[in-house]
Amino acid sequence: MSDIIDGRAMARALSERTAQAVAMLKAEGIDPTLAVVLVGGDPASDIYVRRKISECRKVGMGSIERRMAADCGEQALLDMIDTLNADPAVHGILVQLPLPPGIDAGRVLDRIAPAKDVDGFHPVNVGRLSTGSQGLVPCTPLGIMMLLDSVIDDYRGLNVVVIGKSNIVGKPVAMLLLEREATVTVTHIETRNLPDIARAADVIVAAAGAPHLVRGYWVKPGAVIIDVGITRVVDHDGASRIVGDCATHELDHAKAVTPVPGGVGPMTIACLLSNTVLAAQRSMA
Ligand SMILES: NC(=O)C1=CN([C@@H]2O[C@H](COP(=O)(O)OP(=O)(O)OC[C@H]3O[C@@H](n4cnc5c(N)ncnc54)[C@H](OP(=O)(O)O)[C@@H]3O)[C@@H](O)[C@H]2O)C=CC1
Ligand SMILES: Nc1nc(=O)c2c([nH]1)NC[C@@H]1CN(c3ccc(C(=O)N[C@@H](CCC(=O)O)C(=O)O)cc3)C=[N+]21
Ligand SMILES: [Mg+2]
Repeated sequence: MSDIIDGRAMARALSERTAQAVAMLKAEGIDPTLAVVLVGGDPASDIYVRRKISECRKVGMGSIERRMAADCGEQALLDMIDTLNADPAVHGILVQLPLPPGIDAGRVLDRIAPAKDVDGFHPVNVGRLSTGSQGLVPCTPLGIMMLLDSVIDDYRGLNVVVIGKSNIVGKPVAMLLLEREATVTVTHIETRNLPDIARAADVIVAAAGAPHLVRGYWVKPGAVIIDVGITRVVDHDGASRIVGDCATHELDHAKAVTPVPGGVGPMTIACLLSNTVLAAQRSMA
């Protein structure tokens, strides 16, 4: 049997450290606060935003929720970001993605002050990540590295295959792995012979959003598998649940796997809180 990496327990441990850091900041008169902006009424986004706000409360962190209509227009959203950028009581800003059609996500993310960009999506932070220095790092990749660190001490020379090349998961996690001197292959929809490429991997990070894409025969015995994918499916009995990108029941020969739910997802939110504390700490300096 492969080990199941417990993302919920690791997220809880990280959030306990965050709660201590929040308490220390408060003692110094700083009330670390995250602003979450949701545009439109997408039900999945609504659930995520509510979860983020409730996790802020649990660690004693302040939160501000700003909801805007899907048809609010790009300028109104940019104005809202300017206001949050200028507000000294706000330390982190997150604009929930995806944005409704008609709003240019690139322009919106460019507007967030890099020092408050706790998602790490602003070009300044993307640049800092790719040169290996001191920016804010995207939450999901940061969480993935912590999960991997629980089973791997030395990444040097390991073959890592990242499935998916998005700006929010695939590309930034590849950068973090390169920084540790892994040999990183980033794959996508046009990649040829993906099963063969995957079979050479010591570590697979599956972030395609394709349920059960990674099959048992894709995985070398002893490989470590991080399942980032989240796809909501409805069972024959009408119940809704989420599934990952890996056929986990075929992965008994792996060394360790992350579950869905309870793997990368909880770590993403815990890292969002820790990034907000980091932004608040840096705002003092
Ligand atoms: N647990 C968490 O905290 C988070 C989970 N997610 C989940 O992770 C998944 C990926 O998210 P995100 O990166 O935003 O998604 P995107 O849709 O932006 O990117 C998906 C990537 O996977 C590639 N891809 C899609 N299908 C296949 C396939 N069959 N074979 C090979 N490559 C494929 C795409 O290729 P191409 O570029 O060529 O189209 C693309 O590069 C989603 O399920 C999302 O819900 C996302 C963020 C956080
Ligand atoms: N600006 C922005 N930043 C993001 O980080 C961002 C975003 N937009 N848009 C959507 C994606 C997705 N994402 C998740 C966060 C937590 C879980 C999570 O907590 N998952 C739990 C529960 C899932 C469930 O039960 O629905 C789990 O996997 O166990 C999942 C997915 C952040 N994203
Ligand atoms: Mg894409």
